[in-house]
Amino acid sequence: MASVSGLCSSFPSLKPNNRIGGELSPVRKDSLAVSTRSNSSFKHSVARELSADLSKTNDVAGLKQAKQDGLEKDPKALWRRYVDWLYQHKELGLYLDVSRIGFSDEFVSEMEPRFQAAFKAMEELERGAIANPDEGRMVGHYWLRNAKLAPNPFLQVQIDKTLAAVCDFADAVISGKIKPPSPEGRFTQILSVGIGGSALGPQFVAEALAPDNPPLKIRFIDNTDPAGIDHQIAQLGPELASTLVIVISKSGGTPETRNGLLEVQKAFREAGLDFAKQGVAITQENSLLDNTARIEGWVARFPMFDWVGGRTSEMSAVGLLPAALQAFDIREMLIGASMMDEATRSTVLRKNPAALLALCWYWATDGIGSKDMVVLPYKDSLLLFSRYLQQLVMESLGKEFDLDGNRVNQGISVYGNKGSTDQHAYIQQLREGVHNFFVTFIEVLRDRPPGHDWELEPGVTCGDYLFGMLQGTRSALYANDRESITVTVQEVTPRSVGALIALYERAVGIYASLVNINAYHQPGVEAGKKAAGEVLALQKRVLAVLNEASCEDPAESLTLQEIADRCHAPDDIEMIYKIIEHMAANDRALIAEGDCGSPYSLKVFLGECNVDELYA
Ligand SMILES: O=P(O)(O)OC[C@H]1O[C@](O)(CO)[C@@H](O)[C@@H]1O
Repeated sequence: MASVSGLCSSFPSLKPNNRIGGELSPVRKDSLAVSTRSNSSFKHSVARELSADLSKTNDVAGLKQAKQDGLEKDPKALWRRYVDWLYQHKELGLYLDVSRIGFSDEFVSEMEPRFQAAFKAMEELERGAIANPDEGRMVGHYWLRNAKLAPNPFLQVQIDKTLAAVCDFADAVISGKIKPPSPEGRFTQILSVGIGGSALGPQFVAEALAPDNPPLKIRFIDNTDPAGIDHQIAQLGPELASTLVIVISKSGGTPETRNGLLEVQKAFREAGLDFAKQGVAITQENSLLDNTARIEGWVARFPMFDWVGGRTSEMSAVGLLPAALQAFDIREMLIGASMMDEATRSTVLRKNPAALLALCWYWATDGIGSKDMVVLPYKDSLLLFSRYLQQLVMESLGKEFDLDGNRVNQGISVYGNKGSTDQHAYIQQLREGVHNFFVTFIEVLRDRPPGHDWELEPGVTCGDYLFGMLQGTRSALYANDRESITVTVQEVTPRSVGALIALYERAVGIYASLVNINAYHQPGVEAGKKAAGEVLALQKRVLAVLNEASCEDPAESLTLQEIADRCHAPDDIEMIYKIIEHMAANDRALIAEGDCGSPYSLKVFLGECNVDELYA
């Protein structure tokens, strides 16, 4: 079976960093408007060349203007463009408007072969190709909503069995059949412990779909911040006894999640509760977490599959179990996602909303992430969509190398909160300040459930204001050459939420193919994790050195330089200073005399010898 890499690599001349030989030198600023519409890679290289050229003459704004001059301003032509490009998914009640992105027909034609290659790559991926070559893994999140698509019967059974187990377990918990040992008799709270893809999906969906009175309320520990963890546990108070703790980690070894678990287990011990009777694990079979849960006899364990990445795991047990426990209709979520999957398999660009998004992203960011994606949902319940997308897009697309090993430093930055709240925060800069972004508006047509609306002034409801703010901001931005996409859904329902997730998952996959990168690994994250491990190892050495000094002479204090030398880490003196500053601030068994503002004045000692540690 052809790999994604193999398919993409047949388009070397279209990589962003490539330059079409001989075409650059004659191009001048006044010809840019035409050039940008005729060839994408040409556009990048021309843009770079002209950027360098223009900055010499302090006329960078001229270059930007040249691109924006192409935005259609005539209202009639703009309306025609709107209608012409409007995508509608009738059954899902979802619309996609790309008319406020300035791509031309020529640009679309130029991109067409690359889209066809991307569609083919997606097809291969769905058929079970090793689409994550670095990790030698299949990428199968699309099978989760339609198990029949999984490449073999074993996987199909795994998916169906897990879904059935999730539903049964959630029903049993909600009905009180599975209950905590406490006298309350049923679980009332969920405490979800996980980070990144093992938190962001469940957080987004919980916020999006939360009814006013869910059968179980959910809260999250998604960090190793002790104060944050204490706060969550304190908020639970006596309800800890009726809290179902779901520990989610695909790898089963993520330090933040492990720490969260250990802290929660300590809280259970202190409250005289048996954690195992209230703990659930979602993780890969035989991971550290899985083995711990099995050996300790936790209430339940659910599998996380090797072929589902953390950031695309919302439709696996990771997202489905918390959602089902809150009584969200997870089958509807799956249907929404599956319908969107079907639509985004189209190989006709205009009929494929994910491809249209990828096209807009490519145009707006020059295929090199030159602009940020600002996500603005005009609906409070979708507040966390931008945070969710931040991981999905940035962890997938933010890559140093492409599939052919060229250094490309790809990515698209994503941020945003919600409209119209952001109108009073940063829209000022979007409208008038540095032009380094494009906007995605998320519009929800239904303001309130039927029968609840009222006019707060004649003919106008509160929701009309929200609508007006969205439309006004979209128009005002466009009038100042700021491009935008608008995604419209009828309502925020399990189905539309599933569809939105699927839409963006596929858009990221297609875009990754367009720019020839592996969207399904995250090698960059490892560097920070490794460095954090080294800091903690250094901290242990610092403590050992101080302990040794104390054992020799309890009154002996050491300078930072002496500690660094004795740790055989003279180059790490700054880190040693930070370690001591942090430990001193937390009343740890270490005394730092002097002024932390003047590192050379510091004298550090333990004051007490720990003989056991000395010979450890
Ligand atoms: O589910 P895990 O294995 O705990 O990983 C959590 C997150 O950490 C990352 O691996 C990044 O460190 C994400 O990709 C992932 O979603």
